[in-house]
Amino acid sequence: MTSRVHSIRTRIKFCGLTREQDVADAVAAGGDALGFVLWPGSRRHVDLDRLAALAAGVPAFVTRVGLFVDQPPELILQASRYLNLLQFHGDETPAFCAGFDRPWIKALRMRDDLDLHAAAQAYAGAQALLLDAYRPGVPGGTGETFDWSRIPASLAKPVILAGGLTPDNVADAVECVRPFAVDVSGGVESEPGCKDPSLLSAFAAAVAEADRKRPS
Ligand SMILES: O=C(O)c1ccccc1N[C@@H]1O[C@H](COP(=O)(O)O)[C@@H](O)[C@H]1O
Repeated sequence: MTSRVHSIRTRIKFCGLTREQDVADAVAAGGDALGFVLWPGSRRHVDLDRLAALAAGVPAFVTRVGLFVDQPPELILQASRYLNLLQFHGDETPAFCAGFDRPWIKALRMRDDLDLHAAAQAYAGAQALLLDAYRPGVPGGTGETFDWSRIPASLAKPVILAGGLTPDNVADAVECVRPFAVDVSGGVESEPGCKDPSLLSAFAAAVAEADRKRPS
């Protein structure tokens, strides 16, 4: 087992962007990665045309991430041309995730019986594991936190912490978990799919402040 990857600063992924202005605001706030939800069940869903338009506004060095939930390979292949990274948020197998000629991350919902070490081994090809709250019947984007102390200090994959993060709780999350990255959707919105520029900036500022305080 390897130690968890640490970095001089905590990366930020802003997820669930649907509007050009939100893309611009998320980049201006300092987002390292922007997420686009291709799953039609989400209130933040974007279709391929919308994805193409939004992706065109993302500058170099900011990662374009596509979020999928147990979707057909054809759709994922079509979307991939606008994406740098695939986020699988359903029950996709490791072999399925690896089938698209793109780097990928696997979202895991923190059910009580989830064995994170076993999952890290099973999804060995993932660039990171994204840990999200578990609510039965809902694949993600619940706006709920989970017990961060369940995340082991040592894991074979970088951790992206998600689930109910906000400008008010993200500093505690960074201090407690020391993840490679944090991921937020609902906590920086005025309504589902509409990001609030002041919340985006407040979130990034809280992460930066937590990074400044943490021991090296
Ligand atoms: O945002 C959604 O609608 C969504 C739908 C299906 C799966 C995942 C979804 N969102 C992702 O869930 C986590 C946590 O979101 P939140 O911050 O608690 O709102 C994050 O990765 C979202 O991108």
